[in-house]
Amino acid sequence: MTKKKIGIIGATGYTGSELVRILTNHPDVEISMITSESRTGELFSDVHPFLQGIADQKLVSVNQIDEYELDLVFLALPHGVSMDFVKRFKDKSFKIIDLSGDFRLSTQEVYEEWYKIPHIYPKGIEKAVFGSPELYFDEIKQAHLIANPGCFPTSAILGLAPLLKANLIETDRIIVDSKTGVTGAGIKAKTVNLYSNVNDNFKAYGLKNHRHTIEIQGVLDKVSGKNTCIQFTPHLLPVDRGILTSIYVRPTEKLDEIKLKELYADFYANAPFVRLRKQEPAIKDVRGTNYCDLYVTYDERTNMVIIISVIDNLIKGAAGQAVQNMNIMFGLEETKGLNLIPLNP
Ligand SMILES: NC(=O)C1=CN([C@@H]2O[C@H](COP(=O)(O)OP(=O)(O)OC[C@H]3O[C@@H](n4cnc5c(N)ncnc54)[C@H](OP(=O)(O)O)[C@@H]3O)[C@@H](O)[C@H]2O)C=CC1
Ligand SMILES: CC(=O)N[C@@H](CCC(=O)OP(=O)(O)O)C(=O)O
Repeated sequence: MTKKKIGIIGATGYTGSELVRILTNHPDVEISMITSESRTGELFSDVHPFLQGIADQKLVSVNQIDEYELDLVFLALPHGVSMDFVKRFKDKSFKIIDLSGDFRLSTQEVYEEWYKIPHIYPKGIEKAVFGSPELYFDEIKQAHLIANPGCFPTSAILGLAPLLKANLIETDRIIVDSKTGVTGAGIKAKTVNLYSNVNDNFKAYGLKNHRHTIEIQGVLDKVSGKNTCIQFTPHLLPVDRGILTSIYVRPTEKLDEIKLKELYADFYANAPFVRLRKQEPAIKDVRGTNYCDLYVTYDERTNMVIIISVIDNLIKGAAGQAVQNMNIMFGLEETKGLNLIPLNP
């Protein structure tokens, strides 16, 4: 089989470097082009020295894209920037997986309300498929443009989908409490992410208005066929990678713990990257992998279901899920190149 030719746009960032790290070991693809506007002409491993001798490709400008024959391009760019490129590439034959939030929401209006910037390519919103393989495998298979899910939404949606699909919980008050590592904020320097602000510290942010609230809600509305109302609060942990999301929901009737666990087992029977855990998972249990580990339990005393969901924000929350989507789009085994074992401790 000829290897598929891949382009990575914006590879000096965290998700770009994770894509290169994962795809370098993928048996059915070759990385043909890696772009950087700020470091054009340098080697990829000059920017990411830990990949010296492993990924020494020369970085080119995205303006050179027509010199390459590509089957698929990953956009590892900030939101607001990605949409320019999706528009620019609209007539190209290659498939696109966009890691930003630019095409994840339902309409231009919803995007502009939550992202507070104009959307210059609303046609892309109509065309894009939300790249959650556990929910939209068949649509992803046919897609030309994938909106790769956000990191917090991945952890929350996978935690809640089985209960909402089965119509077993109240939808008007769903509490999603997430904690993330600092790489979630990207590589660009920001004061809030200085060592002295993060180390030995723990803080909430984005209360009431974090843009992932509407992404989670939009997908769960579709899954449940109802209007859900999500109370989402992220927190910044003094760790480099990992997300732990605690979810609290009220069932519409008393639940049986065994049946609850069976519901999740049935829902994820064909999902190779969702592991249903017998005990509460920790972020290191999935570190460096594409797993989403879930623990679900029912508290009879409070009549609440508690779900703990953990992912590596850079992998299942970004680059790994993007590669999973790529595999599905190419008709490859979903797990190709993603047989990663957790790095714990
Ligand atoms: N980090 C995470 O955990 C997750 C990130 N995402 C999303 O994936 C996308 C990439 O994220 P991440 O890799 O963390 O981002 P980074 O900030 O680490 O990297 C983004 C890269 O985009 C390039 N770039 C191009 N144009 C611009 C511009 N105008 N301003 C700034 N950078 C630009 C830069 O590369 P160069 O200068 O070399 O061209 C930069 O290195 C984002 O949309 C992010 O929201 C999604 C899920 C999780
Ligand atoms: C720590 C931190 O700042 N995390 C980021 C995670 C966002 C992200 O990466 O997702 P998108 O692709 O939707 O931008 C945040 O809360 O904005």
